[in-house]
Amino acid sequence: MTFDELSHQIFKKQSYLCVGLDTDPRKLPAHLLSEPDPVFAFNKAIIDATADVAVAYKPNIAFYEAQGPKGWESLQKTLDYIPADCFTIADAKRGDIGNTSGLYARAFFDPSATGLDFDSVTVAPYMGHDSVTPFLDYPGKWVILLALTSNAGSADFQRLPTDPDGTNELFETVIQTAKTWADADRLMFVVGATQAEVFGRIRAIAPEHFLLVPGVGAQGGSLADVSRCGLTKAGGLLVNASRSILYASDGPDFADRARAEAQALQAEMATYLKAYTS
Ligand SMILES: O=C(O)c1cc(=O)[nH]c(=O)n1[C@@H]1O[C@H](COP(=O)(O)O)[C@@H](O)[C@H]1O
Repeated sequence: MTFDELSHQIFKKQSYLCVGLDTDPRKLPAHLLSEPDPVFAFNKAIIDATADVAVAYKPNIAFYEAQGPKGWESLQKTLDYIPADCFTIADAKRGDIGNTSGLYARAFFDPSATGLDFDSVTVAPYMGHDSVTPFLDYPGKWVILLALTSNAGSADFQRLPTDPDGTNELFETVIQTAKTWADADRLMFVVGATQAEVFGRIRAIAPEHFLLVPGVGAQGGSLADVSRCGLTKAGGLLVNASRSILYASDGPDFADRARAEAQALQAEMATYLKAYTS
């Protein structure tokens, strides 16, 4: 999906919601456990319940890898089920020396190799340009680079000063440098919703790039704050919620409750799109 197509979907659906498919087999509603593939049955119901109010889906690969081969099968079926008008993110947080990154890229971007054909993959910047550019060798595919993450440990390295007067921090250097590797039509940055106070600094460096923003819902980030400081004329945000949607209920009504959570976020997003982009 291109930058313009993603932007179009955001304004059409009045939503920049990304539903995180962090599907934990231990948390599935009991009535799904007799299904041949309970994880896929759950994801299918979640997608059916949210596809009109979400513009993106982000399966977190850890949840699938941790189940061995059957997890990869559930992932494949889930990806195939996601409607074509939704952007897809393999949240794998990859990155290694060039030839290895090339194989990570093939795993998520080359359907003739693995069957998987994601729009994008999350990548860690720590190993530098030659660990990231192999993902960009796939035309039309996106890199979503970790910049300032939502967790407490983000302060350990990402907030270290990178200049003598301490005004620039490592996450800012990451964004400044990575911008020279790809344009805003192939590169997004991850910025946690718990970091709303630095969105202004990020928008000063990357005024047009999309930001993937996890951390609303279970991690307590403010949708109001990130929207005020992060929205652009093209939308420019994908705000992810996983647990607060997926596990709103563990009963037979789980999909209805997931829809209610997603709809509430979308309704709020519609008001911010009106306020900050028109
Ligand atoms: O790259 C990510 O998606 C990510 C980056 C980050 O800084 N923080 C973060 O929580 N995430 C992911 O976003 C999702 C958040 O899930 P919930 O806290 O349940 O909404 C998980 O899949 C995390 O792995």
